[in-house]
Amino acid sequence: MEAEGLYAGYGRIGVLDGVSLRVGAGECVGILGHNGTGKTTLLKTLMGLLPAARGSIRLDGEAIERLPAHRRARAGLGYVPQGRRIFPALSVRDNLRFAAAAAGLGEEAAEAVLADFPELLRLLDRLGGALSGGEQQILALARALVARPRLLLLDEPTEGIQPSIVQAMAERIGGLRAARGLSVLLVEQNLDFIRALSDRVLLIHRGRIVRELPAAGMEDPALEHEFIG
Ligand SMILES: Nc1ncnc2c1ncn2[C@@H]1O[C@H](COP(=O)(O)OP(=O)(O)OP(=O)(O)O)[C@@H](O)[C@H]1O
Repeated sequence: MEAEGLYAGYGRIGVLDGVSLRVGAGECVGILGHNGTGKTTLLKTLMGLLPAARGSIRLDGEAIERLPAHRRARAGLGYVPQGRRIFPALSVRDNLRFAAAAAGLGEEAAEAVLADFPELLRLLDRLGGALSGGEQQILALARALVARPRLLLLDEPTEGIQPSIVQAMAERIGGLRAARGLSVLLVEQNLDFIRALSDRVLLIHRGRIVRELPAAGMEDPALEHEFIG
């Protein structure tokens, strides 16, 4: 995916101030930045949940910036929103079925994704709202993968999950990435998590990408102070 000169915001409030970035096939690119600096706005704009006032977005060379979100999903973009947004009053099974139907796929797509998420099998009849934070995150990941995206946009997947399973979550996403040849654009505040998964990291400040670091450059303790929280 290639985005060039994206501007977006809410009403007259500008948030993205000319963001350009590229995620290569199979690559994981991390995005770090303070609260309120535009990370969620960037993912929403890429997904088509917020219109870009200016700029272009290409997926495999195809211009997608004018497509509505469901068409971008069909073109190969998957999205796990901040806070996960699963349906609390629907069972795990129905959350997955809903995702399949929304993608224009049959129930077999919801069944198929379970091969990669065996821990959901025993939870299929449980309501989404009754799951732990970690289980909800797994469900949100599974739901996003029902439509077999090629690029996954992940917004703070470690938020609200127990520290003890953060490492397991990183391994999980890494494993899915390798097994499915997935590309990932990852917004995170957890440095260890972003380090474990990302090939390189973009630093965003006031709606602009201000620096790019190779994952190895993330050891700098000043980063934490400068770009997180
Ligand atoms: N629906 C909205 N209406 C108006 N302003 C908004 C809306 N959503 C976000 N903003 C503002 O846009 C700016 C960027 O928000 P955004 O959610 O993209 O930040 P973020 O970097 O993802 O932060 P966080 O880590 O807190 O989620 C903030 O100043 C925020 O207050």
